Amino acid sequence: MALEAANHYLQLAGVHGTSTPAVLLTVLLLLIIRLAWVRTATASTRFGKQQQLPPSPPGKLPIIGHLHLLGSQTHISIRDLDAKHGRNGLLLLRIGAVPTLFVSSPSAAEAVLRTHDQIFASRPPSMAANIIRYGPTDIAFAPYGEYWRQARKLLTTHMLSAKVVHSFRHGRQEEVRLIINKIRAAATRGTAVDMSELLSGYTNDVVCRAVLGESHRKEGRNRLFSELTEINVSLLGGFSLENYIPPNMVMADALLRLVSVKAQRLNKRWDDLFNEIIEEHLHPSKPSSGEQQAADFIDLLLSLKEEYGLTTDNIKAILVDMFEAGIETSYLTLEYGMAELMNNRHILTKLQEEVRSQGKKLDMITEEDLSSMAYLRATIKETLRMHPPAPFLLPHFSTADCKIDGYLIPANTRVLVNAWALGRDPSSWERPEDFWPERFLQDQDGDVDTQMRGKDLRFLPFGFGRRICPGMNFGFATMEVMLANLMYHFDWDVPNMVGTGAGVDMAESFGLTLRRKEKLQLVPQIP
Ligand code: HEM
Repeated sequence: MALEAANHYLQLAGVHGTSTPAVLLTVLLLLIIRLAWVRTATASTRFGKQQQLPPSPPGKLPIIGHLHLLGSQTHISIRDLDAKHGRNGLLLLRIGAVPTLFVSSPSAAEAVLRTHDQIFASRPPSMAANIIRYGPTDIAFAPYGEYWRQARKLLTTHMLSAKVVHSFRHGRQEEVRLIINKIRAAATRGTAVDMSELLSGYTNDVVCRAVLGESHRKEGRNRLFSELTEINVSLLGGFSLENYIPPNMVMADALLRLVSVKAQRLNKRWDDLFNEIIEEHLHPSKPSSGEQQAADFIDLLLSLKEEYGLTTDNIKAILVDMFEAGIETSYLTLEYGMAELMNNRHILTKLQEEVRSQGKKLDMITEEDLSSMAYLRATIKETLRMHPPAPFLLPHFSTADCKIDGYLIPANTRVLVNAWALGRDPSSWERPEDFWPERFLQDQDGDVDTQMRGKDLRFLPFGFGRRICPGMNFGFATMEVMLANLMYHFDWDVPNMVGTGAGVDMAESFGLTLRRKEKLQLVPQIP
C-alpha cells in the first residue's frame, strides 16, 4: 500500500517521465526504505514527539511518512485530512523526508503569508530547480534574500509593471486575431476546434513575443519553448524524489546524480536556445523594436545587466521563470473559464451581452474596450476561485522557528497553502461549488480590487505577501482580451450535442498545476 502510494507520487512528481524507468525508481525506493529505517525513527523522535507541533494524522510510515494518505487528487486529500485531523487550518504531514505544513484556513494563511511573512518567504531547496534555474538564480525558486529582492525589483519595475504590460498590447491583440481567424475558419466549415491546443498556443506565443520580440516564430521557436516549458513543469511538479532520500544516507549521492540527469539534459537544451537568442539580440544588425512594440524582455534584461549586477546565467534563469510561470497559468484559467461557461449557459449569455454591447461588427474587441467589462473580470476571478492553476501556490519554506496558534513550526519546514480548498470553503463562501461570477460584483464580498490582493486571504490564486505573483497584470491582460473576443465573435457548443445545451466534463488532473483531464473540444458558430 505504502509503496503503491510512493510509486504513484513519483508519477505525480513527473519522475516517471524521465529516461529512468519508473520500475528502477521503485526498486531504489525500496532500497532507501530498507537502508534508512533506523535513521528515520530517530529523526521523527527529534522532530515530533516532545514539542507542540501542529496536529498530524496517525499512520506515519518510515521514509514515505504520510505519503500513502494522499490520493491522486492531492488538493482534495489534504482538504479532507485537514477537516479530520487539522486545527484552525494547520496540519503537519511528513512527505518523504520533508516536514510539510499544510495551510487550509484564512486565519492560518494570514499567519503564514502576512503576520510571519518574512519567516515563510523562502523556497525549499530543490536539486532540479538548482539545475534548471542556474543556482537557482531565477525569482520563483530563489531563496529569500538580497539576490531575490533585487531580481524581483527588476522584474516588477521594468518588465511586469502595468505600464510595460500595457505596452505589449498590440502584440497581444495580433495573437488574439490569429486565433480568432482559425476559429472562424472552423466555424465556417462547421467543425469542432481543440480549444486546449489553441489557448495554450496563444498564451505561449504571447509570452514568447514579450520575451523574444518579433523573432519568436522563427524556425518554430515558439513550439520549442512550449515543449521545454512542458518538460520543466513535469520535472518540478508535485514533490521531487530527492525529498525521499535521507541526507547522509549511503548511496544518496549516487541516487541524486541519477535523478539529476534529466534536469541537466533539459538545462542544456534551454541553455543552447538562450545562447542563440541572446547572441541575436546582441548583434548590431538586430532591428530595434518598432514604435508600437516595447523593448522585449531580453533587451530589457541585457540593458539592466550592469545596473543590477546580473550574470548572463542569471538572465537565463529569470527567462525560464517567464515561460514556466507565465504560460500555463493563463492558459489553464482560460480553458477552465470556457468549460465553466459551457456548463453555465446563462452566464455565457450574460457575458456575451456585456461584450457585444460594445457595438456590432467590430473587427475585434481591443484592450481599450475592456475597462467597462466588470462581468468579464468577475468571470475570470470566479474561474480562479474554483480552479486556481497552482492549487498549493509555490512551496514556501520557513527560515526560523515560529509559533502559530500556540504550535511550533520549526525552521526548515515546507509550507503549502491549499488555495484550492480556501476558494471552496463553505464557511467563507456562499454556494462555494456554484460558478457564480456575481459574487465578485456584490458588496457582501467587499471591494473587488482589495479582494484580488487577498483582503481576508480566502481568495489566493496569486498567493499573497512578499512572494505574491508579480505577473498578475500580465496574466489578466492576456486572459481578458482573449475571452472577450471569444465571447464577441462566436456562439459555442459541445461536439455531437449542438443545440442541446449539454455541458463538458470537469475532471481534474493534479500536478504542480491543476489541469483538466480531457482536452476541451468545442464547436464555434458565427452568430
Ligand atoms: C492566471 C495567471 C497567473 C496565476 C494564477 C499565477 C499564480 C502564481 C502563484 C500562485 C505564484 C506563487 C505565489 C506564492 O508562492 O505565494 C506565482 C508566482 C510567480 N509568478 Fe505567477 N501566476 C500567473 C501569471 C504569471 C505571469 C503571466 C508571470 C510572468 C510573465 C508570472 C510570474 C511569476 C513569478 C516570477 C513568480 C514567482 C514570484 C516569487 O517567488 O517572488 N505569473 N504566480
